[in-house]
Amino acid sequence: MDNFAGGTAVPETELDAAELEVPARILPVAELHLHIEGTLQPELIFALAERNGIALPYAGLDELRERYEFTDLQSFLDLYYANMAVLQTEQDFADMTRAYLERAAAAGVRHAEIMMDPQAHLSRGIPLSTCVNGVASVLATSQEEFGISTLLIAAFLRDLSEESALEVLDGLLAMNAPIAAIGLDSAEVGNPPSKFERLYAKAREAGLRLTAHAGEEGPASYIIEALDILGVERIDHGIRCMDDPDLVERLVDARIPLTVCPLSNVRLRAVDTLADHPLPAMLAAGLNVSVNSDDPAYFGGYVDDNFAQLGAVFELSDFDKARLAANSIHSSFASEERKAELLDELNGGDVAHA
Ligand SMILES: Nc1ncnc2[nH]cnc12
Ligand SMILES: [Zn+2]
Repeated sequence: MDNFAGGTAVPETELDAAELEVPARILPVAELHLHIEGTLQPELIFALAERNGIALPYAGLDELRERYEFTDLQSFLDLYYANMAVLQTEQDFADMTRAYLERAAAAGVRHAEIMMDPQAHLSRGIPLSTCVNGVASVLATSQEEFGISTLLIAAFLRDLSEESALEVLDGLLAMNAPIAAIGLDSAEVGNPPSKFERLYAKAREAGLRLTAHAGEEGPASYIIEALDILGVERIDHGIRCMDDPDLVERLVDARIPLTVCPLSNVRLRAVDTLADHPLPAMLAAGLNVSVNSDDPAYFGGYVDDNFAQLGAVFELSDFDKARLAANSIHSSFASEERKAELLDELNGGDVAHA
């Protein structure tokens, strides 16, 4: 498969193949939709459980892996929240973050905007300072250590109350937590963006950037609410916009970024198979889409795996791949200077430019 293999010549003979094989080029990308708790690999879950003396309800790795069959978003969230029990200390949060960055660097990620779910830890008795400082301690040196610039997004659980979210945002602001943005995640249907109008107003006043999950399982109208009521700059997922042609036109005209997560959508049954995924149609419509991994430890892959599987099913051109990479960089909350560096790196290679 020629995923990311922009410079690979088509060989005419077996001899040529050996001589002409050009190593596949991994495109530099920004990962904009990534839940750090969704990067907890089964091996790390067991290692942290042992370190913290926590008894897991699985006899071993295989039994845990057998649970990674999801019927919808909620069936995944149940396991995702349960497995967080192993995260107890700053060191645990730091180890999880370090493992993600190491793997992401190999996937071509050069900038990552990392969501974390503080309420999912507070509800287990883990203080804000433990989860925030543990993750942030690794992000502080991510560029030097891994070549990945990073920023942190505090995501709020939409199945909890707005009061709870406001209280946690207050706590984050009071401790001067190094967050650049807020997001909205967890069980979507029945928890529309409009429920969080005051939260987003407060975050905007505090100078934070704004994003929200919308249109993953929920209807296109949730995307409209996120734009009009919350004032978000970016939509996480957003695939259900394809049900509403007027909304598609609006998103195209305004260049609203949609952080799409193809393997996640397949594993959570938002689409039947990867071949049914709307990404090619979204690209063809002119939408500002990027490819992201969401919860890579649970959904069978990191950003490079998402691109590889898309490439296996859809024959994305080098131009499409470069466009997806450029969209991710343009849509990030990175400084203009960092975006320019990343675009230079992208354009320096031999894949067609966006
Ligand atoms: N795909 C997803 N949708 C909503 N909330 C999430 N939390 C972690 N992954 C999520
Ligand atoms: Zn997500």
